[in-house]
Amino acid sequence: MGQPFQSVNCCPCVIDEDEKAARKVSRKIGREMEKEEKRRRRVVKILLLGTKEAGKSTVLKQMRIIHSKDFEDEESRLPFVDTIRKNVIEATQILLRNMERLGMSPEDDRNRSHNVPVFIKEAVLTMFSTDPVSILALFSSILAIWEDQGIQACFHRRAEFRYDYLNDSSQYFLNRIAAIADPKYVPTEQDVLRARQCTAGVQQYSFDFRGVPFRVMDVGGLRSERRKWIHCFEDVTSVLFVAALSDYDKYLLDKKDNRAVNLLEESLALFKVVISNHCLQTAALILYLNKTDIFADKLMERDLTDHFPDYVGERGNSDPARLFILSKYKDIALSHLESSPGGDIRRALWSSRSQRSQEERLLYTHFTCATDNENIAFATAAVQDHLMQAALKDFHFA
Ligand SMILES: Nc1nc2c(ncn2[C@@H]2O[C@H](COP(=O)(O)OP(=O)(O)OP(=O)(O)O)[C@@H](O)[C@H]2O)c(=O)[nH]1
Ligand SMILES: [Mg+2]
Repeated sequence: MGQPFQSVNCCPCVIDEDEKAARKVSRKIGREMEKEEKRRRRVVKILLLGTKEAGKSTVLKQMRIIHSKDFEDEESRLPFVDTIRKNVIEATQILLRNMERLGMSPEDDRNRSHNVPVFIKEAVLTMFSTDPVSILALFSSILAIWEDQGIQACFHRRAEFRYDYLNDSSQYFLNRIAAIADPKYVPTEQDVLRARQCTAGVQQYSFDFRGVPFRVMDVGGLRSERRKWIHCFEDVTSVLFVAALSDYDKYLLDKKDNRAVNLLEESLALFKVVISNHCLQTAALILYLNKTDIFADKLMERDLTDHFPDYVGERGNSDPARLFILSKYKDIALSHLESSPGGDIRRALWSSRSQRSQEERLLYTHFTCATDNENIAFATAAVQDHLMQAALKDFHFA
């Protein structure tokens, strides 16, 4: 008897409670959405751009080390084992190809036998990755080749390896063959930073710095990868352009007109395209002139003047040489400001955004060595600071 009566009396009350709860949830969702929208608008989105092998992904790895302590535990470094072993095999294959091309040969009779170079030249890591015994056999042949005086002589002529260059980490890994061949090999943090894998598509990494969310996007610098860049340009607050100083004596073959293109010239041309892009006119511009370590070593043996005859600074001295290269990027940035409509937008925006000097506001530059933690930690902190200053003055933050 009491049951229906109770339910009739209870019903409006239940609806009321349900409605209240629904309104509460909806208000909460609204607040969350508002918060998310605010956060989305506040995100400092950094786009890493530059030609292939300039060091973009290495800079990203450093950011992950600084902000998330990534690669601290062994587990997170193990996925790099295959990449590093592949780097060693490919470096040896490049050495053998160039040795042949330069008319050189190994000195040790065992390495001169036809079988050894062919065994290495045809090696593909996937053939070996599951079998530690055959990996050891392959790597002991590679070690014997690397220690051969003939190969060492060829390595010292690496500047002549036109278009078929060794990766910048090759020597580092070839000097660690014994450790890398060990079935229990676990890469060190430095090994991870040196590992070379070209980026395909877009890699993203997010972190918070002093309460401000940052999102970093890393793209591939290969010519064929660059057409994908446009998809990342929306909402970009800053472009971090990475250029390898040490590219001044390297060339790529432009297959369209069978022409040798200097890699530093290629980077300068790309920089011009990037800063002229209309989607990026309000973005902060940061330039990392990277690979200062390789650049300094290289200059001792190979003159900048041989590739850039307009360089008149002291030979072998990396200080005036890197300032000369920096001036080439600055000239492009300044001529863009003076001559293009996009330049007006950039000048107007950045003249009020930061306390820094006029020049730094337009193009914020650093000389970097991306494999050096301290150097990158310093540059990254300065860049974040620079972007925070700009962002706080920006109306999104008001
Ligand atoms: N010695 C030295 N090696 C560097 C430096 N920066 C990067 N490298 C090495 O150069 C190689 C290429 O670096 P990545 O970071 O993969 O280059 P990237 O710009 O991401 O190249 P893509 O993905 O092809 O566009 C890696 O083996 C790095 O370890 C540097 O400052 N000094
Ligand atoms: Mg990359």
